[in-house]
Parts: sequence; C-alpha cells; structure tokens
Amino acid sequence: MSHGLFISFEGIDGAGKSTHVEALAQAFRDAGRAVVLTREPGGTPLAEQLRQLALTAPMDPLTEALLMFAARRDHLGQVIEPALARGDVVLCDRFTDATFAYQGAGRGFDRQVLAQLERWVQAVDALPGGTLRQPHLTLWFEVPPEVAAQRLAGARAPDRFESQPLAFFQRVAQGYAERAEAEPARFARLQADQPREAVWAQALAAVRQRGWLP
Ligand SMILES: Nc1ncnc2c1ncn2[C@@H]1O[C@H](COP(=O)(O)OP(=O)(O)O)[C@@H](O)[C@H]1O
Ligand SMILES: Cc1cn([C@H]2C[C@H](O)[C@@H](COP(=O)(O)OP(=O)(O)O)O2)c(=O)[nH]c1=O
Repeated sequence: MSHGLFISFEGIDGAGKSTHVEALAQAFRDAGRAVVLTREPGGTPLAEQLRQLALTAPMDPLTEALLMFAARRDHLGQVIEPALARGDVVLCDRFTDATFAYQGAGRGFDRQVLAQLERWVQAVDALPGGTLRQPHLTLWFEVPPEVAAQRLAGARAPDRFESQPLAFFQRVAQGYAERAEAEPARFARLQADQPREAVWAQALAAVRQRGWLP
C-alpha cells in the first residue's frame, strides 16, 4: 500500500489555488492513487457549519481563531487522518498556514496562542510523540495582492475576508512568507501571477520533483 500524502494549497484570496486542485487530483488518479479532495475551513458537516459562521458572522479575533481550529480538529479526525491511514492522497484547499497568515498576520492575533492551538489540534495518535500533523507539501500560490484583487473583482460576491482592504492582504502575504521561511522544505513557492498553464506547470513540477507523480 502507498503511504498517505497530504498536500495543502495556500495563498491569498484570488491567487488561483482552487483553479488547480481538481487537475492535481486527476493527475494522481491517473497514476492509480485514491484522492480525497477537501478544504478548510470545512470538509465535514460540522466544519462546514463552522465555515459558514466564520465567513459571515462578525466576531472577535480569538473567536475566529478558535472556530478555524475547531473546524480543523473535526476535519483531521473525521477525514484527513482516516484518508492518510488508508494511503490516500489528501488535497486540501488551505490548512493551518492560512490561520497564521489571516488570523495572525492579517488580524494581528497573537502567534504564540495560534502556535499553542496548533500543538493541541494537530497532535494525533498516529504520529510519534510530539510530532504534529502537517502537510507533506504546501503549494504556495504567490501573487501580488493587486493582481489577486483584480482577478476577484466581479468573479464572486466577497465574504468577510475577501472584502478586506488591500493592506490586509499585504499582511496576509507577509504571513505566508514567514511560514515559508520557517519551513522551506515543506513549501513550494509558485509564481502565480502567470497564465494558468504556467502556474499548473510549476505545481506539477513541485509534485514530480518529490517523486510522487511520474
Ligand atoms: N493564472 C491565472 N490568471 C488569471 N486568472 C486566473 C488565474 N488563475 C485563476 N484565475 C481566475 O482568478 C479567480 C480566482 O481564482 P481561484 O482559483 O478561485 O482563486 P483562490 O482559490 O486562490 O481564491 C477565478 O476567477 C479564476 O478563474
Ligand atoms: C483555513 C482558513 C481560511 N481562512 C479564510 C481565508 C479565505 O478568505 C476564507 C475561505 O477560504 P477559501 O476556501 O479560499 O475561500 P473561497 O472558497 O471563497 O475561495 O477563509 C482563514 O481566515 N483562516 C483559516 O485558517
């Protein structure tokens, strides 16, 4: 049986992540792998309800951070861990880097509190003592906030995050940069301000480079 693979997709809103999730799923299926496509916040009935609240209801930053991690805990236990135990490929549109980028850098919420929540939520029995569940690879779609805003203009009705000013997304982008700097081996930095085909080629190359696709 293959080992489970956990790949997350990250970047500011409008970076173009969701555009490539299904194509990568198909590439893995073509290679004979079972794939679980999922997203955060969300991925389970409970976590989807928490998503709905987080994206629409006004709340203070601690409540927002707790909702993200509550949704994540349910998602890990119900979907991600069972899939990895089966040897599936889990493709997840956003994970904990988004909490550090949006709640931490974007909202200015205390990163040490986020790090403590990360330690509680991502400690899972299947892993050796002290190791946290993290993606094996994070595809980071990096795009200037101005470009992302242009892509989103008119594309869909903005939620609580997407309606934030440009300065918010500049901070979020910086938050991603800090996470990537702290864990360079986990992150593949993609230049996402290029045409879709060029972005896809970079994403595929990052996965192939690790020997996970032919
Ligand atoms: N490389 C690209 N160049 C131009 N537009 C793009 C590109 N990738 C995605 N888009 C468009 O930008 C918008 C946001 O893309 P999406 O994949 O939903 O972003 P995200 O999931 O990162 O928020 C969509 O309308 C999508 O069609
Ligand atoms: C996972 C996560 C998402 N978010 C935000 C980022 C996004 O603006 C929003 C939803 O993410 P996303 O699924 O990318 O939105 P869409 O379906 O509109 O492309 O939630 C956080 O603020 N913290 C988190 O931990």
